[in-house]
Amino acid sequence: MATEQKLVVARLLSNLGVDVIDAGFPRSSPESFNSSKAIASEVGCQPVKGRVPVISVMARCNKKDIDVAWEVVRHARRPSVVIFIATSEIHMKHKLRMSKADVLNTAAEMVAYARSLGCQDVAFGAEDAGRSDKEFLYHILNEAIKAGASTLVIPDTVGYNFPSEYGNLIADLRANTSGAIISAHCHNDLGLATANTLAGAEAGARQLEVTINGIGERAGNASLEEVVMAIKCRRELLGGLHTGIDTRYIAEASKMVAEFTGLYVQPHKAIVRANVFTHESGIHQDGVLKFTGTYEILSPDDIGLSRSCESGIKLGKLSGRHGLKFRLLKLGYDINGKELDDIFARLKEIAGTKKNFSDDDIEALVHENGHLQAVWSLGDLQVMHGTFGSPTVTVKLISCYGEEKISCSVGEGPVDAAYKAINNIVQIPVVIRKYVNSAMEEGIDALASTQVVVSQDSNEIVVQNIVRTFSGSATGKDIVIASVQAYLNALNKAVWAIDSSAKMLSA
Ligand SMILES: CC(=O)SCCNC(=O)CCNC(=O)[C@H](O)C(C)(C)COP(=O)(O)OP(=O)(O)OC[C@H]1O[C@@H](n2cnc3c(N)ncnc32)[C@H](O)[C@@H]1OP(=O)(O)O
Ligand SMILES: CC(C)C(=O)C(=O)O
Repeated sequence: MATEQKLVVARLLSNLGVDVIDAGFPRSSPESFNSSKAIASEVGCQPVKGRVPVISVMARCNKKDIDVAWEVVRHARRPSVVIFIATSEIHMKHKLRMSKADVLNTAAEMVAYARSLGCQDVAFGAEDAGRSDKEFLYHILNEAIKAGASTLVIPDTVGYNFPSEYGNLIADLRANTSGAIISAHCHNDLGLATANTLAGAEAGARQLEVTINGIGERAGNASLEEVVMAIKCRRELLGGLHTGIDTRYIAEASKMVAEFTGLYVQPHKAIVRANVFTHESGIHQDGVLKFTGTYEILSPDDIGLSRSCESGIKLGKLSGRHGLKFRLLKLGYDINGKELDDIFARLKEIAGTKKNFSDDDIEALVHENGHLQAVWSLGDLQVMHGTFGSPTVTVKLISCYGEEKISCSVGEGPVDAAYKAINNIVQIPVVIRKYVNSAMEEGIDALASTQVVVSQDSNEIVVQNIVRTFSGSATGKDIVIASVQAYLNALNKAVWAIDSSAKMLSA
């Protein structure tokens, strides 16, 4: 993220009510220096609902890192520095190339050094604690406390621990240290970051280090939204623990971080994406329609999210009649019995190849089924086109009163010619706003799916003071016939809407 973006996110984190904002690693780059400083001096000095978050920055166990970190963060009202060093055999031997004794002494010395600069809130992080020898951990953590650390960061740096293992680690550290808050910091390499963080909380960690959307090195860190909502949802399992997070900002934070970082989250990401509140399977739809609690443990309002489709009922190949009937009712169609069965059968037929059923698609199903009597239906169609002359189409339309009308037109192409011929007969002043033709399968015999949206020339057709456009869709092997059917579906809706509004006006 750029500096300005980090500031915007930090402001939002403050609104969310997070206790500590990890603003960066000031020594890592001039950008990190500047952004951490800006966050410390702005967000770290501005109370939100009466409280200012702690602004924390990171430093390795060397004086230069700590000097730079303190220079940056001291501008905040509640400054903190996290000083870390690795404590596992593998890191000490291969990465730091330091003995245990050197690591221990350096850690204590550097924590004391940070305190000597005036930093009252020093956290000590035992990098790779999840793979460290416990006795060594007790030793180094107690030395860090003696040197002035008030928080102990316990990272499962490589996401190696199982929840029970990490929970036991935190419980053991609590039993063998005193005078400091234990902070859980879990990575997601095995997909266990959230579970481990919660196990840490259950075992006594009282600071939980998380990121929005779970972003972070490699497979990421534990995600704020998952940890916070799990605690909110299952407080009783955690002895009544709670966070100060105002969860209504969660969806906004998730979206913002995804956009700023370019790290977009999958539609079924827990908590924050709309699929979590969308039901496509018939049995589930039936359940939530009877009582949302059957398949939802959270409400989208809890995190400031709106559902992606009408009341979360998405129609597809797994949907059932209850879901279909619900969507039809929302559109004003009270359809039951055989008629509902017929539309349902057609839905299942099409749903094999079609993924999303919009309101327009559902209306098209209703029209196809003849629920609203089509004013015009296609009698015959003859198309002539090739390399010679203009494409010419003749159509025969049959009105709902049985009247037959034939018209012929040339056009830019066969679909254009067919539409002009239809216009000669139907004669309502529409323009085509959208025409989409797509193959629903691969191959020469693929089904063509056409969608047409029409409206009045400059202003949309206004029916009962509602500005409306009309959409029609149709599917078939022949592109021209599918296009004609889709156009007629749209025109029929427009004619039907104008007629019924005229009837209402005259009444
Ligand atoms: C543990 C975590 O996950 S913290 C998050 C990770 N964050 C970062 O790495 C911040 C971004 N990092 C950077 O910008 C750079 O790595 C810098 C500026 C910090 C350091 O860059 P360089 O000086 O070029 O060193 P480089 O990154 O290549 O190597 C790291 C050095 O720090 C040492 N080191 C690593 N951790 C620590 C520590 N906690 N305390 C002291 N020294 C450490 C390494 O042993 C290595 O030292 P060496 O050069 O003597 O072999
Ligand atoms: C140093 C700590 C906090 C860390 O980021 C890690 O080990 O993952």
